[in-house]
Amino acid sequence: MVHLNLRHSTRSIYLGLACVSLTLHLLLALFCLSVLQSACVLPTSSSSSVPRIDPVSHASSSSSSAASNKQANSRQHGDGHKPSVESSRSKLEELFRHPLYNLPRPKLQEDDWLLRLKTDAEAEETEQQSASEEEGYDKVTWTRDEETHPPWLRFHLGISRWELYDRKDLNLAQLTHYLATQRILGAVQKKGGTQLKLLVSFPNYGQALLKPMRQSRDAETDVNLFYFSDFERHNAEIAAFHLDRVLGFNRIPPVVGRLINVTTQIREVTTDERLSRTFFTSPAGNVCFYGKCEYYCSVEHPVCGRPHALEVSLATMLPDLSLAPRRSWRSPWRRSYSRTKLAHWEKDAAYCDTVKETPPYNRGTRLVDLIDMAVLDFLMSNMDRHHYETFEEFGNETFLLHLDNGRAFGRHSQDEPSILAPLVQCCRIRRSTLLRLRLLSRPDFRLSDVMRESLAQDPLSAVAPLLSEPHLSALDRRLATVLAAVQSCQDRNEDVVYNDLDEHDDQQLGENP
Ligand SMILES: Nc1ncnc2c1ncn2[C@@H]1O[C@H](COP(=O)(O)OP(=O)(O)OP(=O)(O)O)[C@@H](O)[C@H]1O
Ligand SMILES: [Mn+2]
Repeated sequence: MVHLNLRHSTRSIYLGLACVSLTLHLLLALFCLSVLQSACVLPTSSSSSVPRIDPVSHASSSSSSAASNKQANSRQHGDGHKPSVESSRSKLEELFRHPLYNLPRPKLQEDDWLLRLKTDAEAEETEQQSASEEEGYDKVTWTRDEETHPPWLRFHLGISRWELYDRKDLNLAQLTHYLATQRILGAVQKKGGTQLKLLVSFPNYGQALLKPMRQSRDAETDVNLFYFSDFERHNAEIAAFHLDRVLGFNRIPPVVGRLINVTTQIREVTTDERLSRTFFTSPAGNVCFYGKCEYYCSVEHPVCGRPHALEVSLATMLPDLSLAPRRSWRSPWRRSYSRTKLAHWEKDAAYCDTVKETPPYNRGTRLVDLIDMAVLDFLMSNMDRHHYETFEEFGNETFLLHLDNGRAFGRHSQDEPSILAPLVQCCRIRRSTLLRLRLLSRPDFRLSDVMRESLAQDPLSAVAPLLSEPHLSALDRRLATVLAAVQSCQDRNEDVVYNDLDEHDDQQLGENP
């Protein structure tokens, strides 16, 4: 009996051991699988210097961008939850596939391009003049063949009367990659404007406007600071470019983030004496500088590396003013820039009636263009749009450049209704804009989700998300406000929607009539 019992218990021990070993093997297999998977995926995202602003139509790259987007989604939602199948699908790619983002473009005539290539005869003439080589710069071997052009030149040659770039142009990804990785040959202070910014140069003659990180990503602008005293933010410049693209405007020059070395990539390469003189080592041992400008260029407001590493935004430079002059327009809804005075539009509810009759707002699309800009600015809470620019070449029939967005995304806990004044006072909006805004308010294309995904393509998102979650949710909240403002206009007025899409019916655009 004892013997039998003993045999019985030995068998149970064996059985137990077998179970334990099976479980351990299963766990080991699961662990191996997850390690293998991350080993396959991680390098894609950690090659962080490669920005992926892949146009969705590019079949070969879209799969890799989908992979990185998925990863970005799970990384940024990194609060312990596993992303659901739903949220791991690329909403951004779906958005850009939507008919509203693929409207047939008017056929461009020769005078709808900002620049044109010289004829062979003209080119020969200048070739002799530009034969001299500058130190550090590549030898110029560009011909009329597009293949030979550097990305920044292709960007310049792609500027048209109606937009700064074509979102589907494969050159965009190359351009941002170029800005994020090319050797920095020189850096000088850029004149114009009030805060410190640098003009950096690359070996094949490309240039970018650099704005440095000055405060932590999550810092909210002090409520007691006037908007005109606010610091500029490098991540605002980056996020504004993404937001403008997500809205389908394409009116901001491509901006990319980059982690640079203040010492080797600014201090050692600058030929700018005035800038050079402002470098110092802080008590914490970080390399800092402050430059010379009207605001915040003092030893009390230094830009500092850690000890050398500094986050910056790099905006593609527009063609030189000598090639493509621009006109600067004072915004009719400009703020007073005084601590006590109100601007005209703040005191007169019928202000828009006057603007509507004043050239150039009395013709064409200028007024609805301005309202597009107000929508963009309200979403990112940019109060600093005192001026806007257009290319002189195109006269009044052209898009508005949305330059200088450094003061956007300052506060997420508060909205600024006055930025929407042009929309609220004029009760007018482009139909294509309205339909896109409605699309972005739907859960399957939610603005905060597509923005999170779009920003994850920027190299600096590897350091930290470019917009914190509160800033992303503020976008959804503000979008609802814009749509409510349009609705309230429609309740009171007939002629709210400016139909820029008349040949398309609602169904084609995925709209429920
Ligand atoms: N990508 C660009 N390419 C070429 N020129 C640019 C670009 N971005 C800005 N600029 C020019 O540089 C000027 C100064 O830039 P920006 O407005 O960003 O600086 P700022 O210090 O913020 O100016 P402000 O204090 O007037 O707001 C602009 O008025 C514009 O004409
Ligand atoms: Mn500014």
